Amino acid sequence: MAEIDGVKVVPLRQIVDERGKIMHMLKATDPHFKSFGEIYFSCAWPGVVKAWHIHQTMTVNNAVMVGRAKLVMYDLRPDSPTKGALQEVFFGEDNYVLVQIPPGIANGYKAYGDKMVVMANCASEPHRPDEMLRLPPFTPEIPYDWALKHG
Ligand SMILES: Cc1cn([C@H]2C[C@H](O)[C@@H](COP(=O)(O)OP(=O)(O)O[C@H]3O[C@@H](C)C(=O)[C@@H](O)[C@H]3O)O2)c(=O)[nH]c1=O
Repeated sequence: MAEIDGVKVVPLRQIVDERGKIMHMLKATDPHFKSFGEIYFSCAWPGVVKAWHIHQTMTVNNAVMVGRAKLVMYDLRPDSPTKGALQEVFFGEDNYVLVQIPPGIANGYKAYGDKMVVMANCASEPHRPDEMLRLPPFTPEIPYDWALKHG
């Protein structure tokens, strides 16, 4: 599957000891840091699809603290070199990474595994409902099938 121009997938450090661990996410000194607006946590039960969201000005920074999720992005930007590309990232407990999504890219996720997913968005600006466009998860405007692909 393609990589979308401007999307960054950044490995994150976990510092483990016998008490538990520290999970890094985003620092103001990181080269990919834009600005801080708000951090919130989107949670979903296994099997749930939360999509599609299209931010107009917000840069999204997602990482999954608990559980496992499939993040899917679709490039809707008219002037993008990767317009029409789809990108999937499987992240969370098996793959602890930060995914940075520039504005104009439809994004959404499906929770899988055996527990409620807790996904952070360390957003570049505070949430404003009118800044975000929505499309239904199964819209024909986005050529993506959310179903589990057996093989
Ligand atoms: C995101 C957000 C939602 N809300 C409210 C609006 C609504 O009544 C309720 C649920 O909102 P949503 O349906 O947007 O929640 P949700 O579908 O969980 O939103 C998430 O979707 C995925 C695709 C992402 O990428 C996340 O960053 C986040 O936007 O919570 C806030 O008050 N503040 C917020 O920061």
